[in-house]
Amino acid sequence: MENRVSHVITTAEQPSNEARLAILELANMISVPMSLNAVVRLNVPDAIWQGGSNTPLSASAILARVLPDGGGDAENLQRILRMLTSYGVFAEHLIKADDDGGSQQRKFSLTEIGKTLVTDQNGLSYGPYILQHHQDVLMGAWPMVHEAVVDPTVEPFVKVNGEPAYEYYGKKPEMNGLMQRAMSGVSVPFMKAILDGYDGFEGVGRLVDVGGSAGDCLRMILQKHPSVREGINFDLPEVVAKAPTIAGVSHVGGDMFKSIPSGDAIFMKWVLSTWTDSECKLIMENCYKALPVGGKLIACEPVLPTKSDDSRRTRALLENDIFVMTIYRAKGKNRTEEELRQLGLSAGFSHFRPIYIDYFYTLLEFQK
Ligand SMILES: C[S@@+](CC[C@H](N)C(=O)[O-])C[C@H]1O[C@@H](n2cnc3c(N)ncnc32)[C@H](O)[C@@H]1O
Repeated sequence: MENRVSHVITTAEQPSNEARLAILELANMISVPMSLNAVVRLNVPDAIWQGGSNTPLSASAILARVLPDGGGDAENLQRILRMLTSYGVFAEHLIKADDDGGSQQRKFSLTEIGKTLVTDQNGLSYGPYILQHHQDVLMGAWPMVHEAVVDPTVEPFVKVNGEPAYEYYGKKPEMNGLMQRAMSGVSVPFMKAILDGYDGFEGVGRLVDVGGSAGDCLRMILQKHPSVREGINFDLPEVVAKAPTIAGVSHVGGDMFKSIPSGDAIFMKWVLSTWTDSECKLIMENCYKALPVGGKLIACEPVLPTKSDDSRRTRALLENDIFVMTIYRAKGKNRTEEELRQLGLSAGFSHFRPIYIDYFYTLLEFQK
């Protein structure tokens, strides 16, 4: 009897209204990314944008554009648009209807956030990144996040799909293609932002991009800095096989854990966070070997703040950290500045300089 009593959980107070609301919001949070995925799948942002007009449209007018052959349920589309309006993706316009019954029509346009999902003249947007994250094989890993705590030797993606994510993508050309489009969509706006504020490519003749995917970063660096005569886009063989031809860039297939082509400097964006500390050390040692004395490894990574808070930046970085843990490596991670500095030191780099230009990625110079 006494034992049973000791297991009864007592709470000192009733949770406040605010706390009950907050936990219900969190419990229903899956509606947000899945609705975002739905509007990208349905091409809603492009349908509203229509060459830049961004004219507010009703859900039925949007539906007529995304399903030109007819059909579909405008009310359900409106429910999705309303919810995403509350997350700042769409702006809602309540417009008095022409009849004199006092009824209002609800119309939607794109906000600054929504515009990131519009396909640009180069076919890029943040849409493929959203689609890439919500493919069935990735989604299957999410109910297993707790397993990364119980057994961190095997990431949830592997538990569900039997092999690591990059190997899995490598066997599915459509997944590799989506991954490349996702990376291009995220990297091109980032590169535009940093190339104006960073001068570290000056004096570099031959630049190697490790894990360069479709080669967008190199293309943009070469355009901005003509003194960089030669770019080597180094990635897995099945990835570079699909990369487009870029003037001044050679695509080289290989494995960064074995060796990395030599260059005056190495660029490496969004690679370290998907690997464990010992794997990062190996990649960075291979970078070190490929550089001359004084040469720089210029990495770009999401860098965690030391203190947790509820800012959009901290949340974006911490949410991405759990994505890495679930999909790529249970012990791959977004790291703090100090953790990255220590990794560089362990691989032999004597100098380290973090440069904060972008909100999400930090530029990290490691000098040999
Ligand atoms: C998160 S993506 C980043 C792509 C690109 N740097 C960007 O930021 O847009 C990581 C890249 O690392 C590549 N990669 C994974 N394993 C690799 C390996 N063993 N050797 C070389 N590249 C690898 C992937 O194919 C992928 O293109």
